[in-house]
Amino acid sequence: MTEPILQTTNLTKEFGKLVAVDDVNLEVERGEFRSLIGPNGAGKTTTFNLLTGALRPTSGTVTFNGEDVTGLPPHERVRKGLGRSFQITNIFSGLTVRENVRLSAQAAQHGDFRPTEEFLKRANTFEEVNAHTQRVLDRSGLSGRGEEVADNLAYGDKRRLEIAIVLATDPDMVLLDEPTAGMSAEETRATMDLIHEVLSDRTLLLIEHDIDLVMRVSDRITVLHRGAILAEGTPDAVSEDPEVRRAYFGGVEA
Ligand SMILES: Nc1ncnc2c1ncn2[C@@H]1O[C@H](COP(=O)(O)OP(=O)(O)OP(=O)(O)O)[C@@H](O)[C@H]1O
Repeated sequence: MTEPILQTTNLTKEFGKLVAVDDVNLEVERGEFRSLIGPNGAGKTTTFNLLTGALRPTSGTVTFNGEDVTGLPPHERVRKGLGRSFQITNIFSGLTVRENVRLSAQAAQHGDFRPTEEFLKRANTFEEVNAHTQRVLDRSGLSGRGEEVADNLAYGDKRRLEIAIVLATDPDMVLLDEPTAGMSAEETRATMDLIHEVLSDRTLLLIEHDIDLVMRVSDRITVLHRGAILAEGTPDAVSEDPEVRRAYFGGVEA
């Protein structure tokens, strides 16, 4: 078996007496579309935060691309290729689409927005970043929108820009935290299509509470319940698992 791109070992997060994430051993294979689901309070957001580095675990480790990243802050993980979806508030609304994408590319390369001495010494850097920015705009379907101010974009193009900002960090894997929260059925479908269109060659981990949505899009699903993994498998296998049905639907057979 090939080495998983992302692995957690005995990952645990306690908040006082509450064990929000309880000894989770998760392995995500390179290239797969994995979803992490679970009822309210199952520990999805806490797990997401442990993977991005926003939270430190009480115990256990996170390994990415064969490297222990447990102690690394979020921006270091992004630089190592563990991207995460940004909410719309991460768009700089007064800047153009191109400037937003370029800033993201630069931040991922250099860790901050200030040109360092080393950065200035590399004569090709600006050209490289500009070329990379253009590739990302093309790939995201925004090549005709580069000079538009982000705030003036239509809803669908704002979503494209969010994905472009993630893509600009050149991630091997993207963590998506409820990317369709608050959307209508039609917007949800369009956003999932967009994720497939733009990010299909990356490993994806979607954190989601909408079980119908994950059934449609995932290669494999991991079900969390009370902080622990309850079940794991293909959408068909998971949907037929009696324990999942009990946890998810409160014993009501759908
Ligand atoms: N900072 C915190 N301090 C104390 N308890 C917390 C904290 N964050 C989360 N919890 C608790 O940890 C448990 C897991 O919460 P988490 O938000 O990870 O679940 P979730 O699966 O994302 O739920 P939801 O679908 O409702 O967002 C819950 O009981 C929650 O109240």
